[in-house]
Amino acid sequence: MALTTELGRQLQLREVGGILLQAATVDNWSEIQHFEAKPDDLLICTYPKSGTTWIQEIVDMIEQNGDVAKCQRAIIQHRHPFIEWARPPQPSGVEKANTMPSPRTLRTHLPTQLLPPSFWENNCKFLYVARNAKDCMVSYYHFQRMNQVLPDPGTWEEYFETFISGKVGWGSWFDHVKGWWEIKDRYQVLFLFYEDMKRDPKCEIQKVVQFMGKSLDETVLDEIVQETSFEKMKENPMTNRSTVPKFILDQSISPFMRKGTVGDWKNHFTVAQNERFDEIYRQKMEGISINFCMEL
Ligand SMILES: Nc1ncnc2c1ncn2[C@@H]1O[C@H](COP(=O)(O)OS(=O)(=O)O)[C@@H](OP(=O)(O)O)[C@H]1O
Repeated sequence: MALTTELGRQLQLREVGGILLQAATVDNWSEIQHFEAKPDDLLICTYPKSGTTWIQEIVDMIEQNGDVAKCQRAIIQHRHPFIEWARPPQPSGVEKANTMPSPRTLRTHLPTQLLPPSFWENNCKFLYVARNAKDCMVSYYHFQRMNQVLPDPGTWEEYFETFISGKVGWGSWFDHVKGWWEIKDRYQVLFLFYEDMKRDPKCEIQKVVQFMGKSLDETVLDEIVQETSFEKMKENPMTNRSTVPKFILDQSISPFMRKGTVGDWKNHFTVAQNERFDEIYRQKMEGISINFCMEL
């Protein structure tokens, strides 16, 4: 899957182990696989469009004890190195992580089978956020419309097929969520749901605080809930991607902080698409005891 624009090869998605990733990531694959994780690393893991930016801001606010000014030190993409990130001549995610003091918080969209082995060997903490597949698909569709370094998604009908077949960056939603769900009891994994974070942010943030081995005052917790709301993060230039040039993210097509809701799929799926999707979901997630809230 290759496209030609001025950004050239970065628009290509290439396969590693059957998973499509950005070509520059694949070029850098050996460095990524040999990444040396440390036992006190915390890795934020998500399928794309599942609430990565949101959980990053939450984790940073916790790390900074609710000090908003400290969280404004850098744009969110630069605070937690993205392990598979590669866009030469910029430093890669691995290079950035290697120069970071411990304890480090890192992030990835990689499925379990592609994760650098040192994360497992060092028994790192994994913070996984899952979002229901239908809203994920909708969010990813609009993201590919505005993201000029990912393939054009085509029409909604076309994208529906692409997403279901897993021929999108970082692969199939089904395999990704299943993969992380299945290993969660064997490693140090906090498995959260975007929908729970929407319904009761304070409760989910408390889980993260505990998982990180911290304790925070009630007032600090309330501050974190407030500062990490969709409305606040949409206005915050350090989280809303407004500093990313238009030739990469064209927010006039669709904003990065788009709606931040549960159930937007109902505004996109036809009845037939919904029935078909539910059937595919049943087949692919058979035997997996995982329940998503699809509407709030
Ligand atoms: N604070 C907060 N509350 C609720 N929802 C939020 C928040 N921050 C980001 N978002 C929504 O998350 C979607 C983007 O997901 P990611 O950050 O994982 O995107 S990415 O994969 O890192 O590009 C995208 O979802 P959609 O609005 O449905 O497109 C964002 O709007």
